[in-house]
Amino acid sequence: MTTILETKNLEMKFGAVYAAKDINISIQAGEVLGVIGSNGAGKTTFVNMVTGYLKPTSGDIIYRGKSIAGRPTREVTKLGICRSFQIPQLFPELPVIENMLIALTIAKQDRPVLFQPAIDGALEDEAHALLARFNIDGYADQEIQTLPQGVRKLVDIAMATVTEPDLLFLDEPTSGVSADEKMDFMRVLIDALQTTRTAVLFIEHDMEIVEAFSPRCVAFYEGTILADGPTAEVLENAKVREFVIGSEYHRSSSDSTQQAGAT
Ligand SMILES: Nc1ncnc2c1ncn2[C@@H]1O[C@H](COP(=O)(O)OP(=O)(O)OP(=O)(O)O)[C@@H](O)[C@H]1O
Repeated sequence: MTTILETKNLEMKFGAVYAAKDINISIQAGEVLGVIGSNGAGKTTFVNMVTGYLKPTSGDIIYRGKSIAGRPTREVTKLGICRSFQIPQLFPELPVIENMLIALTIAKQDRPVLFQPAIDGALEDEAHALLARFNIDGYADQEIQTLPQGVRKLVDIAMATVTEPDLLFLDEPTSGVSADEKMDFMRVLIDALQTTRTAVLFIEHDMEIVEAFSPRCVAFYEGTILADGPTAEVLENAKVREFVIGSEYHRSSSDSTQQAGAT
């Protein structure tokens, strides 16, 4: 296994409040990692520090052997770390393909300049190939504002991968996606990222999604890490059950074991 990112005693203080304290996390190439924690636990602060939106008050962030703590987002993105937000960052009145072309055009410029419509056939092929990877090329000519939320989110995440990142942070990818669509949405998303061996860390409040898609899970509580390990173990951890997910939550795999035992 290759460690691509490692944080060392990472800390973020706002006045007297520790939003993050003693955060030591390592991420392996191609890994899928779920992050859980109640509101205000420090999850977004952690992602903001690694992606250059916040400068840590102390500690270090090592990416592929080099410190990136406090580097600006643009630089961090160029190095191979990207993110997408809870609310898709798209041009709603433009078709999907034009959104992708904008993202690809910007990614290929050293210095971003005002967008000029791309008429480059190779770039269009690249945009279609990316959409196909996320199973959404059929929507290429539709305006973003006409799409179901799950498809919009896939477009947004596909756009976040135009620079071919090694590591992608997703903030609540399934929020706003209907309960019926969530599992299929995540399957498409994770499969697409695995084809390029992109490591993904996703923040998620839906424990069934965490259980189904992330072999490893990190639980945050009050700015610190409460547990980090195989998801099944973390979701059974007494402190995680008390402070993060609630004792009434039953893992679906443990439910099926119980049901199997009862029959
Ligand atoms: N810019 C800021 N200024 C002051 N305090 C902040 C700032 N950003 C975050 N905090 C505080 O830091 C703590 C951690 O917040 P953070 O947003 O990282 O939590 P979170 O786990 O992402 O929560 P949520 O699930 O609600 O997004 C909270 O107490 C929050 O109020």
